[in-house]
Amino acid sequence: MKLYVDAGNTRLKWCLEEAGTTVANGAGVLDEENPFPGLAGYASGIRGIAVSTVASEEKRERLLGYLAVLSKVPARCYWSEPERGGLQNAYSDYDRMGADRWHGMYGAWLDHKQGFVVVDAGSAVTVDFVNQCGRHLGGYILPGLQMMFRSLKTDAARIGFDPEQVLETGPGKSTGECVNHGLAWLSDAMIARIRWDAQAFGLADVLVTGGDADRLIRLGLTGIHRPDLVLAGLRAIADEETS
Ligand SMILES: Nc1ncnc2c1ncn2[C@@H]1O[C@H](COP(=O)(O)OP(=O)(O)OP(=O)(O)O)[C@@H](O)[C@H]1O
Ligand SMILES: CC(C)(CO)[C@@H](O)C(=O)NCCC(=O)O
Ligand SMILES: [K+]
Repeated sequence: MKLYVDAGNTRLKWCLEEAGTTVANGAGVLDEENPFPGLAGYASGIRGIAVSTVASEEKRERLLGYLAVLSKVPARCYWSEPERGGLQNAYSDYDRMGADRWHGMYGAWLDHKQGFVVVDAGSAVTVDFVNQCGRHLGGYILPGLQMMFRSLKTDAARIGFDPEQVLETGPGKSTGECVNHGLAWLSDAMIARIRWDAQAFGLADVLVTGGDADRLIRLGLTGIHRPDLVLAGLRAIADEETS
């Protein structure tokens, strides 16, 4: 079995595969005592470990330390690349791009050769455009929902509210409504821009992933929900490298 890990800034997602079939999968938090609940029982069967991470070096080392205790098999980290299988990175400083973006785009490229937009709504939100030639046209990095709630709470003294995930976008009549509706309104505007840009670039498929994917879809983003997109890209790349 091979273990694939997508470690973001908030949570990590993993899946265990055997001959193209998912044996088990799960999610966890790196700072917790057991970041991989449900995995330990499979440890002795692990024959390879591939990691995609955007967490700090300190967190990456903690992750590798945890995996080293779990299994004797060394973990290999996979990073952003200039090109793979016809997909071309728009960054000239390609190694500055978050591994999750590259792996997400590659996961999408595998079965959307007609071009696509990837929206990854995680701790941060990223939007990336890839055309039918496999050319990454570039993208955007925005603060994620929790990050925006947190910055309003901590950086403004008199904004007191309970963060709520609402779909209402009308003008608020209390601090709570102004903040919660405000962030839904902002996401709504982002969704309209994604639709507009996708059309301008001639891209029909919008693939949505990340912890807040559902929220964006409920707010009206028309797209294909692919919770496993980063893991799918990582899996394909790791398998190509080791076969
Ligand atoms: N069980 C959960 N735990 C934490 N966040 C969650 C959960 N379910 C949904 N979310 C939402 O998911 C977002 C985090 O997304 P995700 O889990 O994709 O993060 P991540 O992969 O760590 O992020 P990134 O890759 O951007 O660092 C948060 O903003 C939060 O609103
Ligand atoms: C933007 C995030 C945080 C999204 O997870 C990640 O992809 C990252 O840390 N990227 C590095 C900067 C870049 O992609 O240009
Ligand atoms: K992510």
